[in-house]
Amino acid sequence: MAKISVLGSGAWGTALAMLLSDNGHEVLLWSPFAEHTEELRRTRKSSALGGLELPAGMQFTSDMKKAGERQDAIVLATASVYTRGVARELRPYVKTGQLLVCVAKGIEEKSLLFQTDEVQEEIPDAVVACLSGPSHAEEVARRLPTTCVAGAADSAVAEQVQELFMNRVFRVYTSTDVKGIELGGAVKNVIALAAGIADGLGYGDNTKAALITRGIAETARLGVKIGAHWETFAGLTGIGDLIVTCASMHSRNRRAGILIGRGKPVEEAMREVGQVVEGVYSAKAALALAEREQVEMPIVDVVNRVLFSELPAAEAVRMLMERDPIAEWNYL
Ligand SMILES: NC(=O)c1ccc[n+]([C@@H]2O[C@H](COP(=O)([O-])OP(=O)(O)OC[C@H]3O[C@@H](n4cnc5c(N)ncnc54)[C@H](O)[C@@H]3O)[C@@H](O)[C@H]2O)c1
Ligand SMILES: O=P(O)(O)OC[C@H](O)CO
Repeated sequence: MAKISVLGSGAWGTALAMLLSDNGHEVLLWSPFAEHTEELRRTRKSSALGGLELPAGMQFTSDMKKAGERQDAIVLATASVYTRGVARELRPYVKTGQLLVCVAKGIEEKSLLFQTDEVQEEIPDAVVACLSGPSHAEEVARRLPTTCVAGAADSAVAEQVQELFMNRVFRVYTSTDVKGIELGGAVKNVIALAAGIADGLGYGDNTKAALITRGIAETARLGVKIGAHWETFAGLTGIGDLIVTCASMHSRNRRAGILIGRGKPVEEAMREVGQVVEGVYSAKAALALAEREQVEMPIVDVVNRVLFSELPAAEAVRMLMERDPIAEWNYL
């Protein structure tokens, strides 16, 4: 069995730490906040997961040296805006060839890099993979059947990650299309904001289906342009994750969108949700990436205007509906 540390004791880091513990691994859960580590040690319950009990063997720390040294794998599970900083803090402690698994979903606003690229830039000697898919932490922590994809440029590395995480209720596929996986994971949060906004405006299932389907179309269009495979967007980390995020009330992005659609200012909606709303952080970066690649992303565009330019939500939907008539697919 492996020694694994999970960096980030939010909902996702904790759910994955539980899963890895279930798989018999020796798990160390790191939090940047000493008082949170103390609370986890004392209560052995996760406030990020509604007070769920944590497995007996799980250990806790706020010491990066302990979390970084002598680990077989390290999972980076903080909110995406902290990934680079955490990787930088981790760098002095990891060995050459250290396996790092990125599970946050986001695009860095300044560099337009995905999570694995940011981490590789900070720790060039590490072997960096990702794990993504339709996977609400609340359900993974309750051991409800879930599927994900382990991604790495080297398929042997993806298989190594698959082996660490897979069990009877958590099925893991492998892929070498890391770009496709990470783009799908980041953009689906922006589209889920749009789906939530439509819900908040009182629109129906037709509108939701339109946003999901056209949302994956524009994501795939950008993906293919940056060298990802079209098929990835028809898979778990593409349409799969988009469906679960747009449809589930577990989704923080969808819930924030509902509040915005009902007229709440963005900051207030984020505060009310209380946990990370990644779509707000990835929206500008997704649009900037699309502009750089000269790819049209109408849904991402109007979400940006609603979030940052005070465009009324109903007006955003009108703008999408009144775009020039076009063919559904451009087969060229
Ligand atoms: N919750 C889910 O169901 C789920 C599922 C798959 C992927 N994800 C992704 O995982 C990532 C983390 O999500 P979450 O649900 O755990 O969020 P969360 O809001 O529950 O937790 C926030 C995370 O950020 C970390 N953090 C907060 N302030 C920090 C700081 N100053 N420095 C370093 N780290 C800090 C916390 O330790 C914690 O790990 C996100 O990118 C999210 O999209 C979440
Ligand atoms: O709660 P959300 O909207 O951040 O979504 C969580 C996961 O990414 C779903 O796969």
